[in-house]
Formats: sequence, C-alpha cells, structure tokens
Amino acid sequence: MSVPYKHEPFTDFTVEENRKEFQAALKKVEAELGQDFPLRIGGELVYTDDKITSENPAKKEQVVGRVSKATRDHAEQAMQAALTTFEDWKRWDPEARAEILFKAAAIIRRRKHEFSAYLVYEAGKPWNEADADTAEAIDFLEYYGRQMIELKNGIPVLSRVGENNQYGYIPLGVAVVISPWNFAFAIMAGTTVAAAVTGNTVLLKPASTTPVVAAKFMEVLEEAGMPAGVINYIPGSGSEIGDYIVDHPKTRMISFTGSREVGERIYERAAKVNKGQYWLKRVVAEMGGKDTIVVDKDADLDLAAKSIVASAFGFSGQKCSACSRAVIVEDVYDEVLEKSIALTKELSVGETINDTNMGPVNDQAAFDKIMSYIEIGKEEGRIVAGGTGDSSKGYFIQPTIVADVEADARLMQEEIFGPVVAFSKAKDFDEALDIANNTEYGLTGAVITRNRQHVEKAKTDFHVGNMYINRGCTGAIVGYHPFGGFNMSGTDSKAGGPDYLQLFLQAKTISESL
Ligand SMILES: NC(=O)c1ccc[n+]([C@@H]2O[C@H](COP(=O)([O-])OP(=O)(O)OC[C@H]3O[C@@H](n4cnc5c(N)ncnc54)[C@H](O)[C@@H]3O)[C@@H](O)[C@H]2O)c1
Ligand SMILES: N[C@@H](CCC=O)C(=O)O
Repeated sequence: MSVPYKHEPFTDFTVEENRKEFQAALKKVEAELGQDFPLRIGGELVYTDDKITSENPAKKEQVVGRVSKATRDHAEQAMQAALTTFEDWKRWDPEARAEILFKAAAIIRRRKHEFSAYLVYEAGKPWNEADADTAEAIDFLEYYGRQMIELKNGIPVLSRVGENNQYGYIPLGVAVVISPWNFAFAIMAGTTVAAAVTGNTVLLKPASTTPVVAAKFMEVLEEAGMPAGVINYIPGSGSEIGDYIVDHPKTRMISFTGSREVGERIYERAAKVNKGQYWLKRVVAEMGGKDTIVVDKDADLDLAAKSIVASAFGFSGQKCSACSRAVIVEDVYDEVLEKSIALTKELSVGETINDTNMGPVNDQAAFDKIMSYIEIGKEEGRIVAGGTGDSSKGYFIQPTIVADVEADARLMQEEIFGPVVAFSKAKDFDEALDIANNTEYGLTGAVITRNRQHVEKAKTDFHVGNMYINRGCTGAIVGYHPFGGFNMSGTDSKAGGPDYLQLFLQAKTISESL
C-alpha cells in the first residue's frame, strides 16, 4: 500500500546548499548537451538522418540536443506497435501499471535537479520555474498512479434481489498525446502517463522546441519497467505527422494541450469518421487563456500588485494561466498600477543559468509575435514598464505593462503568451467582473478583495475553470487545484483532478441475473 499522495515540495533556492546543488546539476547537464536521441517505436531505438535540433532560447548557439524526427512511415510503425502492445497492456493489473509510475517518480525525485537543469537549458526556465515543472511531473506520476488504484475495481452501483451489478472501467485503445513546450516536462509526462496507466498505449508527439526532456523521460520510463511499445516516442513536425496521427482510423483518443488554433483543427479533424474506423474519437483539448486578475476597491493592494506581477511575468508570461489582464476598480487603479510598476522594475531578465527572475521567450516566432503586441499596446494604451526586446543572443523581452487599455481592445482579448499585461479600469466590482468575463476563453482568474459578498459573487459569476481568491492566477498544484478551462480554453478536462483518468477510460456495466 502506498503512502497518501502529497505534492512534491519546491526547492528553496534561498538556501545556499540548494543553490550549490543546483549549480552542480547545471554544470553536469551542460557537459552532456548536444547528444543525439532516437525515436522509440515498439521498444526499438530508431535514429534518423533528419533531426530536430533543440536550442537554448537564452543562448541561440547552444544546442541542447538533436532528436530524430519521425516521418509518416515512423508514425505508422508506431501505431502498429501500439495496437499490438495494447492487446497485452490492457490486461495488466492496474496496480502493476501504477507501480511503474511510482518507480519513475522515485527515479526522477533522485535526479530532480538534473531534470530541472534540462528545463533551464531547453525551455529557458528560471530555476524556480524549472523546479516547479519537475515537481509537477513527479506529482502527476504519484497522483495518477493512486487514482488508477482507486478506480481499478470500478464504482459501486446498486444490485437487487436476483441480480448482481458491476460498474467498471476499461481502456480505450491507442491514445495520441500531443504536448506543448511551456510545461515541457510536467504536461508532457502527465498526459502521457494518464493515458498509459489506464491501460491505453500511446503515441507521444512532444513539442518540437522541447523534445530532449521528453527523450530523457523515455529513458526513465524504460528504467522503471514500462514495457516496450506502451509509449512510442515520435517527435516530428505538427504538419508532417500531426494530421496523420490525428486522422488515423485506429486512433481511439487524442489528448492535446496547446494553442487554440491547433486545438480547433484537431477537434474538427477528429470528428470525421475515416475508413476502417468504428468509434467516435475522444478528444481532450486543453487550449489557451486570457486570464484576468480583478482588484476590488477594498483589497490588500500590495497583495494585488504582487499577485499581478508574479502571475503576469512568471516564466515570462508563457503560461496558459498567466495574468494578461488586470482589471482594477477605479478608486484604487492608480495605486495598484504604481505598485505593480515598481515591482516590475525590480525583475531581472537574462540567461536563466544565472537564476534570473525572467528568461527568454520560446523562439524567434514567439519573440516577433510578442513584440508585435507591444506595438499594438502603444496604440491601445500607455507603455508604463518595459516595452523593449532583444533577440540578438537569446529571445529576451522586458516585462511590459500597458496601462489604460479598453476592455474590448486586442490586448485585452487575444492570447499574447508573453510578458505583457494590460491594465484596465472598471467603475465598480460588478463592472470589473463583466470585463473579466468578456473574453472567448475561460481558463483561470483571480479576485483580490476583502469584501465577503464580492467573494461570493465571484464564486458564482466569474466564469473560469480555475478561480482563485486573494492570490495569483497561476501555479495550480496536482491534486489540490484540478486544472482546466471553460469555453475556448478547452474541454475543461481537469488535469490533476479526481475525475481526470476517466477521460482515458470507457465505463462498462455488467449485470448478471442470479
Ligand atoms: N490549457 C492548458 O492546460 C494549457 C497548458 C499549456 C499550454 N497551453 C497553451 O498552449 C499554447 C502554447 O503551446 P504551443 O505553442 O506548444 O502550442 P501549439 O498548439 O503550437 O503546439 C502544441 C503541440 O501541437 C503540435 N501541433 C502543431 N500543429 C499540429 C497539427 N496540425 N496536428 C497535430 N499536432 C500539431 C505541436 O507540434 C506541439 O506538440 C498556448 O496557447 C497555451 O495557452 C494550454
Ligand atoms: N497549470 C499551470 C499552467 C499550465 C499552462 O501553461 C498553472 O496553473 O499555472
């Protein structure tokens, strides 16, 4: 029997010993950078000539690793391997499947700083963000393992005289898992193991800018005893193999996390029943956000500014949960804005091996997109902090606050996915909530208030999947804050929540007449 789930503690980097250990891990990983990683298809390691080169976004010339690139033929081979393996894997005792996850969690825990160091190099994460990403990956393994054990005998239903009834869950088949780069470890690992622990086999296509940490995770799974063919690792371009695996008639479900644009495409394509397909594909799609922190007039204004700045600029705003809109009741607008500007000016931006507050953004495309929104910000409001970027060595953008933006402006409506937050004024709390709700998304949001009635109103009227009170709007913890959004933020599949694994299962009723 395993001990109860508890989330993995974060490393306290104010402790000198922890800093030294992390610096040692950074050194060790730096010496390993530039290796080649294979595809993994049915347990075979496949090296291709065509590679995806993963670069450090903080230092463009630094190659983190070269990863073999899957073609459609590889994707087809992976599908066949997954189909064959499914026939065996689905019959495994769920507890034995869960044990592999616990073993993998233990391996990663022992090498925690090493994985976080990879995230510093490959995703440009500051130390604390890398550490949190690794901790969340461990949490997903520990939590989903336990959830599977809880579900293994199904859920009791009523029986009656002369009739014995059972209600249980069986796996679906081959799951296609497509993950984003911004939680290159946690989301990639969590979505993959959720599919596998429930008895499905997996085709994993990680994001093209962060395939190395996924390759390292494959090594851990193998060491933990994951049988060959259960998880098939096929990095490749979305356009080359993405559509192919989504459309494949043998794909039973798709677990996608990424942008709204790609999510909509996958949702639409998955709806079509192709030749040889005899099920409706299940789609879990977790997409973008346009998340708001609302500040009431009766609120702790220091807490408000701290929450806005941390949620807007943590990992350079590259979180689906990031605060990209601060909606502030007019009585306290100027004060919160001033406090936020002051805190923002204290943030350091630079190469994340140096433990800066903020690192680079993901790549040139992200840099260009974010800078173009800053230009739009100059038209739609007033730049009061930041506003500049430099992509000569890495993709660095200063944390940017745009003040006095109208509620329907582009800056208030479109996902920027970078270190840019728009401030908007509301005449009172009701109007602030209306503005908070006026986007097509509905992922996270927070209210900062001391007014109990307003807290209660926000609980019912703030239409987001994760609503926080008197704190920032990022940083959901597995098992504590099940995570997923409404409307165009996705299918509200609550990752790290008690009903998440059922998305990877189908329920079966058995009724026996006695
Ligand atoms: N809601 C959530 O839980 C959540 C979590 C993390 C990120 N996100 C969102 O993800 C986005 C950032 O991530 P991103 O830039 O990696 O997103 P993205 O949509 O560009 O890419 C996500 C994944 O989809 C793949 N892909 C691209 N085209 C494809 C296609 N035609 N078919 C199949 N797969 C394809 C990519 O290669 C990548 O692996 C943001 O919008 C962010 O809000 C959401
Ligand atoms: N779960 C993370 C966000 C994941 C998306 O980028 C958070 O709660 O901040």
